[in-house]
Order: sequence, then C-alpha cells, then structure tokens
Amino acid sequence: MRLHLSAPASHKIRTSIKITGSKSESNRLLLLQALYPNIEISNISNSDDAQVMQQGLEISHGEVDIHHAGTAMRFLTSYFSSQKGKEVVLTGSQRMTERPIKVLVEALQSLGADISYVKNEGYPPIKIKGKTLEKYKVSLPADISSQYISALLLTAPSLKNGLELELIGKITSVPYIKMTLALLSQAGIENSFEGNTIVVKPKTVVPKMNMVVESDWSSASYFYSIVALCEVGTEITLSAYKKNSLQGDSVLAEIYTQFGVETLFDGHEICLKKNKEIVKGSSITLDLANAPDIAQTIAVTCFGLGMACHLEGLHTLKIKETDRLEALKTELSKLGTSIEVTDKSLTLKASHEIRKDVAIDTYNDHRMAMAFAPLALKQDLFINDAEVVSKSYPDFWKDLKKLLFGIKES
Ligand SMILES: O=C(O)C1=C[C@@H](OP(=O)(O)O)[C@@H](O)[C@H](O)C1
Ligand SMILES: C=C(OP(=O)(O)O)C(=O)O
Repeated sequence: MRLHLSAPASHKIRTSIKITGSKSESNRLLLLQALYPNIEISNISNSDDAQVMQQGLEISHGEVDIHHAGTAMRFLTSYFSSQKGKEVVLTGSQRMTERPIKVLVEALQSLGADISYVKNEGYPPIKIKGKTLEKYKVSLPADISSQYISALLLTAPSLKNGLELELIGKITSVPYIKMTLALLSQAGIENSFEGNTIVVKPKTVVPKMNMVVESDWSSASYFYSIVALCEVGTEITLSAYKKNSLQGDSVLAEIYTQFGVETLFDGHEICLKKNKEIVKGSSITLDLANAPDIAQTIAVTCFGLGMACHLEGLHTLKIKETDRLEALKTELSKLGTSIEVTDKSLTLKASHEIRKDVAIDTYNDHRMAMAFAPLALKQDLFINDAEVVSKSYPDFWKDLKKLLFGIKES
C-alpha cells in the first residue's frame, strides 16, 4: 500500500489520542505470564510483535515464525531453551535471518541449553530442544543488543537457582535492561544490578496480580515530531502515560524541549504543546545509545525544522529491522539534504528546502514510515509499503487521520 500524505488545513492542531501499550513491556509481561499464570496484563500492545509473541508462547512443538519481531526472537530463544519437553524451530522474516543471535545462543549453551543453527551459524533459524538448565552463572558481551540480556533475565527466576549474569564491555540500551528488572521486581522477583553484575533470585509462584502496561513512548515520538513541526499553539494530548516511566524513550519529553515542545503531565495524560519557534540553521548534538528507537524520528524532526544535527551512540541501528543509518541516508538525501553516516553516528546539515512528492521507501521498517510521515506538514510526500507500521502501531494511519492529515491510497 502506497500512501500520499498532505498537511491538515490548519497547522494549529488540537486532538487527543489513546496510544496502544508498549510493545517492550507487553512482550516481557507475556513471557512472565507464561511462567507465572497468576499474572494478568492490562493495556497490552495490539502490535504484530506482541501478537507473534503470544502465538509463539502457545506452541510446544514444530516451527515458530516470529516475522520481524526482534524481542520475540530473543525472548522465545531463552524461554524454549529452559522448557523441558518442548522442541521448536524458531524462525522469522528474511531480515530476521540476518539479525545476529550468537551472543545469546552461546550464553544459553554455556548454561547447558541444546540449541543448533538450522542454516547459518550465528543467525536464525535455530532449533531448540528444551531442557532443565541447572547452571546459574553466565557472562556475555553487552555492547551489541540489550535484548540478549533481557531474554536471559526474564527466564532467570524460573531456573532452579536463578541466574548471575556478568556483562562484558560497554552496556548498550541500558533502560531496556532496567525495564526488565523493574518488571521482575513488580512481580515480586528479587534482583540486583551492581557494576556489571546482575543477579536474579529463583521464584516458583507469584501471587495473583494485574500488571498495567504503560502506553508506548516510541509511538509517542511521532506526535512529538508533529507538534515540533507545527505552529506555536498546537496541542496534542496522548494517553495513557506515567511520569515515572519504565521506558527509556520517555526521554523524549526532555529532548523535545529543544524543538520548542513542552510536555505537561495530567494524571495519565500528557499534553504536548508547541511553545516556541525554532531558529532555522541552529544545531543540536545528542547521544542516543539509551534510546535508539527514536533516532529516526529526531533526525527527521531536525530536517523538517531546517536544523543541523549530530546524533551519536547509534551502533545498534545497523542490525535492527533494516540498516537504519543507510536507510535514513538514502531517504533524507532524496528529500534534498546533505547527510553523512558512520557505523554509529549521523550528521545532518541544515536544509532550506524539502523536495515535493518524494516517495519514501520503508525497508520493512515501521519506524521509517512513521518517522517520515510528520514531514507532510511541510511538503506533500508518498510513503511506500505503509502497512509496515503494524509491527508496533497498527492504528498509526487512523490516528494521523484524526489530526486531519490528508491520507490517500495511490
Ligand atoms: O528490549 C527491548 O524491548 C528493546 C530493546 C532495544 O534493542 P537493542 O537492545 O538491540 O538496542 C530496542 O531497540 C527494541 O526496539 C526493543
Ligand atoms: C528495533 C525494534 O524492534 P525489535 O528489535 O524488537 O525488532 C524497534 O521496534 O524499533
């Protein structure tokens, strides 16, 4: 599906939107619920990634296809490894077979897991024969993806002796690890994170409890970008959010003050307000190692505002749904800007024009589609394969219509 997007008649938008639950929190809680059925989940994400996670957890033999879902791939690898009697082949989309999993497989193998590669060493598909894992100490590199660490931590309390993890190297995407530990704590599972060592204590049963998923902050980023690109006076209200979020991407509230967007918390709502114009040609430098999923949004906001930016800490972007650094370079260049990328950073020069009717390619990456959509406020554009948004935010186009964007299939 190719969509043509154009700006709403007025750039002074005032609307409220309810955003689906965080896919990161949802996929963690789904795994914990499989281990501890006393856990109930509210406001679960309606994303494809949460659905494939749910379906995967129901299977005990045969093939499990997790499509593009990185968290489902990594979390289920750890889960099935420790489930005695279950035997599965975990596979996914073409891109998933290019996303590395060796660090996690080796950590699990050192704990005694029976995992083998079906095709290429180090990559899915993988065959897992579930076993009781007796060992409780493991070390692994922490600089490639935090998902390997969260995967081990989530199954840790169900192991006989719990788990002690030693993290080697610079730890990446740290807030996601802290989110995992905070959810374990909420479920009454003891854990600690000191220096580079994480300990999770074993737990056989948890009491009946309802865990409420906060709405997705990464999804909120597209509305931050819209407000930043609108006139002073624009207000968008989003729910349901918390001031003390477990999601690292809530740093958006702080970052977007630099783009003239103020965030007001009122109960479970946040109101994003455009309160000042940004000087064209100004420049910003940010390290996004703790919030990699909002890098695309921020790069496009800067481009739309005619700002320059230097974004660092982007080393994980090359192994996500697509090589996001190359994808940003290609698509922003099509729109007429000058951009340079390395394997961990992006530098954008301030632009004075935005080319009209450019067709943005999305590379099976939901965030490419959603990050570029706000640019329609400045210039008409096309989004190719727009259905990709369902990976994390199936209602994205419906919600954009509520803001009165012109959206036509073409
Ligand atoms: O644990 C999680 O829920 C996630 C961790 C991050 O991955 P990396 O740790 O690979 O950066 C993030 O990009 C992804 O969208 C979700
Ligand atoms: C990187 C992402 O997801 P995953 O790694 O779980 O596929 C994302 O949603 O931006």
